[in-house]
Amino acid sequence: MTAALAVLAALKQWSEQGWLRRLDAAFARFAAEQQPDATAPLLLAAALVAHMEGRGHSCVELDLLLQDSEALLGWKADAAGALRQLMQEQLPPDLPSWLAALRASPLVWVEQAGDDRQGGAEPLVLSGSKLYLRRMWSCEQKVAAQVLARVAEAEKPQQVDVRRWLDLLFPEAAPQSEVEPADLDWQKLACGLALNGRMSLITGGPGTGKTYTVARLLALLFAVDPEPQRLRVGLAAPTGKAAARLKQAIDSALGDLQTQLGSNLPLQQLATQIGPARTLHSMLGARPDTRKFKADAAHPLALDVLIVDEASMIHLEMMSALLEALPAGCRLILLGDKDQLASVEAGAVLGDLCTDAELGRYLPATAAYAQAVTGQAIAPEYQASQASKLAQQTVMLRRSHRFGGPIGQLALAVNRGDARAASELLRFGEREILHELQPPNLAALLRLAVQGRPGAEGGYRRYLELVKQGPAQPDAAGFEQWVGQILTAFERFRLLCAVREGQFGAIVLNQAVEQALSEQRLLVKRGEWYEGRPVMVTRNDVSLGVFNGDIGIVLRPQRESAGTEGSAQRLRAYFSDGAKLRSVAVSRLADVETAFAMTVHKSQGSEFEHTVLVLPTEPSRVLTRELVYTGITRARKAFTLVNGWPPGFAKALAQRTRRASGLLERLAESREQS
Ligand SMILES: Nc1ncnc2c1ncn2[C@@H]1O[C@H](COP(=O)(O)OP(=O)(O)OP(=O)(O)O)[C@@H](O)[C@H]1O
Repeated sequence: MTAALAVLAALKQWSEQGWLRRLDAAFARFAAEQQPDATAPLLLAAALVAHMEGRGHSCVELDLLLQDSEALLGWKADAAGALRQLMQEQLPPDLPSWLAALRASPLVWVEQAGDDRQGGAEPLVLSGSKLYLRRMWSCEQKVAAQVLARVAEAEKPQQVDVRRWLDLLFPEAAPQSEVEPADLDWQKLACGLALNGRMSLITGGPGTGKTYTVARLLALLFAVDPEPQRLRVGLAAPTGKAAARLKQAIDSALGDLQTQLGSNLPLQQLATQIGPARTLHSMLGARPDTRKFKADAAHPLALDVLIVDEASMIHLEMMSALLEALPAGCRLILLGDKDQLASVEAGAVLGDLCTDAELGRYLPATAAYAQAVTGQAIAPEYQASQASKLAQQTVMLRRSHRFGGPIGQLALAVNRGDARAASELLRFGEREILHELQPPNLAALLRLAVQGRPGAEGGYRRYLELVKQGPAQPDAAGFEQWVGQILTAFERFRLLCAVREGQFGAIVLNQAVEQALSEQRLLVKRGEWYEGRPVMVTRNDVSLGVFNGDIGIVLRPQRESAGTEGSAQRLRAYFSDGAKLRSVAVSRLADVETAFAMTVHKSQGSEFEHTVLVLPTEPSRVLTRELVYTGITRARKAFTLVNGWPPGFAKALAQRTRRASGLLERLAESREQS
């Protein structure tokens, strides 16, 4: 058997064993059909690049694959052993031979530095020792080019005016004195810098005031615009829930600001120009069965300012589509927490874009501008003589206004990777707020799901009791109010799992919780669809207006809720759509899962009063610091850890998520000497 055939046979076997997706092996077979003399490195690399894309990586780093395939892929021992053996027996041991084999293939376009040509129909692209699927490469290139173009076009606003407005908007920011410099007000700095360009990034943990800041930025934009009544402002987020939260938070912050600003600015009136917050999918005009959007470079969005929240959830393809659809003159402001898990789909765009955020890396020119418009000096440790233009448009907010307490301390310890401090907080901290379930068995976990725990009572019992009670008033308004209350009550508590499979995975726990709630007679499960079933949409369905991650509750519609026996077909799933409700007949909902237990990934953009983070009973490569941090920061008032495998917590904190991408290198081209 030739080496190429041996690779195809191994890939077939691995996909049957579930180590690879069938799609990954099929992609290698497709390559073999297109190029009958395809070499072994090409076929293996093709399958692995597809596999890694499915795991969130934009490319495969071939040098790392050859150095240590186990570390790169993180496969279990048997899979890793089989790959090692195949590589030893059938593939060249050195990178130059791999690169030569790939370069020689008609299926691979080779990117050359300084050459803008894009190639044609080759499905793979080699850039240095990184191998991409063409689609990913093209998105990465577009994102880098768009970001560089946006940060290059820095505007120089009227500084006197800006200073006056910033002082009005941030009256509490203490003026600095030489003797005792006050802490820098990063929020004020973020507003000042954002005014200075067509793209800016505001990152920070939960409660650090990203929305508070951006509301002030909006006020500032209205205030300094010569025609504020013509400023077109858009709000968006990756999920419906995050979009609704953004709109609510901005409206409430602008309301407070109007009081603060008084007659200086008719903010409330100007704010009516801000449209509803939308999901990125709906704003860009997702179309069924295609990756293309209605809005693109030829049909740009009609906006002057776009604020996008929860930007850590934006994947590479979406970011590329978003940047392409923005008119050159539109200001883009991305808000997000760079330390959270990256998007489910490939890319870690916010993380890559915020690479300098912690250090600041402000050039002297930026520091001088900041001093002029904010009246504050940037401390030398946050300055640099060489830095990217993007860093000049990025601010990390560092003080939490909501999370000063134990949950905030726990999140900080986790972010530092300090497992000992985090465990001590969980074991000996304020028990009402932080708790670790000991011993972590299923029975105790189910009790927690049904009724909560001391200090955080409730669990799923609360919302199910509301479902049972029915609406207080029989009319349409009463029904809507009741559904709204149910949706809000459901958002108070959630089980978040690190993994889907296994004893403590979302699939098993969903069934176990359903069963436990049935035994308590809190729900009556007559089939797949039942009243009170919480569902999460797993796939965008533009025609139904439901999007991946939307959470709804199944209920009997109003005309039938007063005790009429209807068939399950008549049940509808109710979703909140900002202040409004949206409902879909359950018979039309094909891609949904029960949502008593959901993965941490899917919980991004949501917060719950009491969040329970369930870590698996065995080692898993998804256990990372970012995952634990994201899980903890979903908790508003109480947090409980259920750690199924004792070393799992510390191991997770020691493990960082690393996503292969070439975005940073492409952006680094913007480094400039001051
Ligand atoms: N400088 C400030 N002074 C007073 N209150 C503030 C300040 N900054 C933020 N807050 C308050 O702190 C709370 C959290 O702020 P905000 O919601 O803007 O944070 P966030 O970073 O957007 O949080 P999340 O990531 O959870 O969306 C809000 O109640 C806000 O009014």
